[in-house]
Amino acid sequence: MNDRLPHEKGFHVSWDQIHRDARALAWRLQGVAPEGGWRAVVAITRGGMAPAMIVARELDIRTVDTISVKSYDHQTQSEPRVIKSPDMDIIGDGEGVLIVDDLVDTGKTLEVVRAKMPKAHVATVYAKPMGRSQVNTFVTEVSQDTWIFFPWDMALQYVEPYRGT
Ligand SMILES: O=P(O)(O)OC[C@H]1O[C@H](OP(=O)(O)OP(=O)(O)O)[C@H](O)[C@@H]1O
Ligand SMILES: O=c1[nH]c(=O)c2nc[nH]c2[nH]1
Ligand SMILES: [Mg+2]
Repeated sequence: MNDRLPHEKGFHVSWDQIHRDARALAWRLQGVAPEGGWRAVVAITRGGMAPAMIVARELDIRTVDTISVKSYDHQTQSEPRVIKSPDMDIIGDGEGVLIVDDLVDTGKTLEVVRAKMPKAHVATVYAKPMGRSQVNTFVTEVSQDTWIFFPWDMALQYVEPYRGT
């Protein structure tokens, strides 16, 4: 890992893996759906968009909106700000609505989002311990000192063999 990072470990997720894990999330969400099913999905941009699309596809939810919260500049966190809200005429207080994000870390992003839609069900693919209480359903927990690398932030590249010549 790059030594400017405060995180001890890296958890590198491929497209295949995020697809699999987002499907596992959809499966869990189906199990806790209200009668008649979830009525809408709100993706937290940008990281929540890919998992939200997969969840919406698996659960056949056609109403999909976004909320944009900016809190990180690379790996430095500042106070989260809502830059774009969903259509509140449709979302209301969040009853029957799924909020989807790729991960929860400190939980600060979700705190802001939940305040806008207090009755929504919050789902993330990955969760770190500090933010776990902000999430209703998630798939995989990683330790707080792990940085999760998503496929949209990575590229295939050459690596040196373990044993040099
Ligand atoms: O629980 P927290 O400590 O608030 O952090 C979690 C949030 O941070 C990342 O988004 P980011 O703000 O980096 O924006 P992005 O999704 O556009 O990459 C991630 O996708 C979550 O939304
Ligand atoms: O790509 C990311 N990986 C992480 O582990 C993380 N935590 C907050 N924001 C994050 N973004
Ligand atoms: Mg995000």
